[in-house]
Amino acid sequence: MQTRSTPGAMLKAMREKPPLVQCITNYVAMNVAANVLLAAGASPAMVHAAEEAGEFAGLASALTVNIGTLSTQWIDGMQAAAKAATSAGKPWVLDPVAHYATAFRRDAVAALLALKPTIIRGNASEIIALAGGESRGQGVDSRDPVEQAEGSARWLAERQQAVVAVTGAVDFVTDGERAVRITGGSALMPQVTALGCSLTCLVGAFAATVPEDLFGATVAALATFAIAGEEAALGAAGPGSFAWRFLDALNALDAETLDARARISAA
Ligand SMILES: Nc1ncnc2c1ncn2[C@@H]1O[C@H](COP(=O)(O)OP(=O)(O)O)[C@@H](O)[C@H]1O
Ligand SMILES: Cc1ncsc1CCOP(=O)(O)O
Ligand SMILES: [Mg+2]
Repeated sequence: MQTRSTPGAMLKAMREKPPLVQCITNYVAMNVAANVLLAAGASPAMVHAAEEAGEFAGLASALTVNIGTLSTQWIDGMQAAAKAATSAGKPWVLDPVAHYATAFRRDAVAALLALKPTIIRGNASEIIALAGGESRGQGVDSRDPVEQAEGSARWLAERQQAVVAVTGAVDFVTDGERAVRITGGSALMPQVTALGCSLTCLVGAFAATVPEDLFGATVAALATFAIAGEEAALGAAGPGSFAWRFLDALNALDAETLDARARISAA
């Protein structure tokens, strides 16, 4: 992996100076994602109102924008925050939840892409459709394997000049030149709602910590989820106990364990 620092070193740096991350996320994910960021060692703030989202982006070290439960007022807030983050040179992450489902979502995502997200994180169905491909997605859950989204992700990364992360059983990250696959996690993860949305917020937290290495930051966030997910699955009886075990595992994960266990390979 060609990054300046290891995932563990980035996790340690994040905990030493918890970054303020503005998360514009959906109603389903707000509480889950805030707890995920706190457990990992970052400081979340769910601030989306059009009246203040742009101003708040000036205070935060990174922004994440998720269209999961969209409404017109929220779009204004998303755009104001994205413009403020871009003009301040701060990283911002787009999560295009089910953007293929309706014209309202498609238009919102097109406008957000024009505001140049520095990182895009989605599941395979979302990334395939974002690149104009034939996706089998309908709702918020993926119906396509990550392998089939790799070409779409490379194309999108080049076109948007952004880091693109596709998540699923094996994650894939590319900046258009470099590409890696990350293995780990658990089949219970897609059984718990909003873990993908929470991961998007965690990508924002790592990006805030190492804004000079957005590729490495994205890989580190995904590797953190992969190892915490594996650990949580060990004692989980199902999605319910997995959810709380995942928060505990995330909180207990240390830099050395992350670096020793992360499985990241060039793609
Ligand atoms: N079958 C699986 N096995 C292991 N990890 C998975 C699996 N499916 C999803 N994950 C993990 O779950 C997290 C959320 O990804 P995903 O389910 O793709 O997002 P979304 O919720 O946006 O669809 C990621 O960390 C991903 O690696
Ligand atoms: C169920 C649902 N409906 C609208 S947003 C949302 C949450 C989606 O979360 P994730 O993409 O992390 O599975
Ligand atoms: Mg999602």
